[in-house]
Amino acid sequence: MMDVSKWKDEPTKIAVPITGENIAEISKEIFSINNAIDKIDLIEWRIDYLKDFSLANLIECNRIVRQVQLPLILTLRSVEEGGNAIELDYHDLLNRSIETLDFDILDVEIDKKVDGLITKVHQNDRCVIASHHDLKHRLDEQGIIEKFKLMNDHDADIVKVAIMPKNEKGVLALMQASLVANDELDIPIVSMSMGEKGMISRIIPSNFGSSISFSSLAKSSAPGQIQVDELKRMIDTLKY
Ligand SMILES: O=C1C[C@@](O)(C(=O)O)C[C@@H](O)[C@@H]1O
Repeated sequence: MMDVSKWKDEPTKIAVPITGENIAEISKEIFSINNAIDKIDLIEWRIDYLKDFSLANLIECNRIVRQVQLPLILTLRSVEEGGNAIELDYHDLLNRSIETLDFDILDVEIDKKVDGLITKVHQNDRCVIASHHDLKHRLDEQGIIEKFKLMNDHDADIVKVAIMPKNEKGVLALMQASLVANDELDIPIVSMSMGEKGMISRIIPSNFGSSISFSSLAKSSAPGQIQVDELKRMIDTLKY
């Protein structure tokens, strides 16, 4: 199992999502990622973008994704939290993924009763990012801190909260909550405020809260992601 706890004390890591719908699209993305690999620390394979969830297709796509020599986060983002997988059984697909796919970290949505999945990921020597996406901006600063703590209590190795802010105060609340949670918890936290208003939250150094910033290369996986060259430059400038 990777030791992700040390990420807390390291500069913010840049993650690039893979959002291809099929083998051809994924192969193109892998080519682009490998060409920019010096600027990227992690990749996230968003399997909810796939059109074919057969085992054969998953395994072949996984083989191509693994041609990038970087830690891999596997994510099935549900529609409720901003993803695409509509007619899928979340638990069934993630259980099958743990059994058959090769990845380092699994994203699990904490609101989906994921204790069984978390245990299984750990039994298989992989790490867990527990996540919550507040698309309606319901959480205030205290609510965000409590969400981080709840995910920590459920034995996650990394905890992530994203909000879609209604206003600038919401962006600051997310950043303040991240700072508090980062101080109070022993594990790395990841946070972002989505959309244009929230872009500022994607360029803060890790000691201000977030250990990972999701960036875009070809296609973004969420609104407000900053292009990888630009983000790398900004994070390097702010690093201290
Ligand atoms: O959870 C996240 C964060 C994200 O939603 C973002 O806003 O950058 C992008 C997703 O791909 C990832 O799974």
